[in-house]
Amino acid sequence: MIEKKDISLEKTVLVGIITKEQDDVKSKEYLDELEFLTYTAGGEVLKRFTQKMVMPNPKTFIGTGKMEDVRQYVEVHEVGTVIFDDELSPAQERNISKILNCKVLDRTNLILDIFAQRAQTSYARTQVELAQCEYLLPRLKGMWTHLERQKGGIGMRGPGETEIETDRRIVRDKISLLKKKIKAIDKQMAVQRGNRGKLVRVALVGYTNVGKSTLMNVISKSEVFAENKLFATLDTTVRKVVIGNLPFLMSDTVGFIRKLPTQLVESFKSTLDEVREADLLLHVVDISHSNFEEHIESVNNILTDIESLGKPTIMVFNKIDAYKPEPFDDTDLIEERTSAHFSIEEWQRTWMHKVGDKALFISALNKENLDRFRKRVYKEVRKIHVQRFPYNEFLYPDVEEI
Ligand SMILES: Nc1nc2c(ncn2[C@@H]2O[C@H](COP(=O)(O)OP(=O)(O)OP(=O)(O)O)[C@@H](O)[C@H]2O)c(=O)[nH]1
Ligand SMILES: [Mg+2]
Repeated sequence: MIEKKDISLEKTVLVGIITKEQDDVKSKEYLDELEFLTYTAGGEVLKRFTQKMVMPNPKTFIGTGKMEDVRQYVEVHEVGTVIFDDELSPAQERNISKILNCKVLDRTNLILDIFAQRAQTSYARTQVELAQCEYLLPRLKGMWTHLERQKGGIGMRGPGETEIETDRRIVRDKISLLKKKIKAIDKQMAVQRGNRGKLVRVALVGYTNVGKSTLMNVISKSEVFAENKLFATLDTTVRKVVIGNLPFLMSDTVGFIRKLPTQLVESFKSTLDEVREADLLLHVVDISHSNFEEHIESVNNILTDIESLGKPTIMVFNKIDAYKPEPFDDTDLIEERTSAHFSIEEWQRTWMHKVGDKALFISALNKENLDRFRKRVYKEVRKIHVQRFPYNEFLYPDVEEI
């Protein structure tokens, strides 16, 4: 029922705004990410449009003049899709589509589309479809009020309105059907999780594309799909890992992103159960990404949403091989030294200050510092394990001995 928007090889342009809270540097970073999302969805970005404004225009998001620039560009270059970095209201989307006469997507829509493309198992597909329906429903409602106003309201039940009412009912029925389906699979999965016994459970969490699956593969010698696109992983994979005789379970799951559509967080709640039920979180960070600190914040926000922020957590800074500080000229009297100029050692000190020994710096790709990683994880898992099984503490030596 939900049409999957195939934008493969489609020419696209991006639109973002610059505001007081979102300066031009931030705006550029967000558009870089939007471009990566577009590329992941199979699109090609020809141009970016940005506009400085106090607040978005309620009718068309950007101003009339800028919109005219976009329209002309779209016409001349035969652009198929225009993608906005922020969520558009149903009315904005409608108005803009009318002006631009091409497909109009927002960030939420694009992420939903990528999830739809990438969902492999029937479980992931069901969850994505639920998110799509939840996204669609208020938009149908928007169309309804729109028509209502056009017809003058009360007592004017035209055919359009009935049609949309029917559509809404279909979508609502679909939503309850999908929810039932998910509930059934959930039960099955809860049983599976129960069968795993009381082994300590460790979950890899983090922003998308930071290297969670790559790390999972080197630690558990499994072959989870990893690639340089966003949302390579949608389903959770669980593997038994043994370090120094101590067995535990490690799970790799869907990556997070800034402004992850709430519909997706909602419908992926069961996939995220693995995180919620974990004893220890390994929060993987791509330190080579210029925006990694904001990524940490986004991840922590989502962890808060799923009531998992307070869990024992080790920060794992990955991709140290690719980290390059911005060059700093100390003879330059004007340029101020900032964290962008930090060396890895400085980052290590900074994080040691923040979280003590709960920060690790590794390269999953080059297998750098993996020994230290194993020891640190062992120590933490052991701590939880001996609390749970006090009688076999003697089985597992203290960390120094492994
Ligand atoms: N340079 C470098 N690249 C890495 C490292 N670890 C992973 N990568 C690359 O980063 C990209 C993403 O890796 P994944 O393991 O798929 O990342 P993920 O966190 O599982 O991503 P999602 O499943 O999309 O959330 C791949 O191209 C990896 O080869 C590393 O230590 N250094
Ligand atoms: Mg992955």
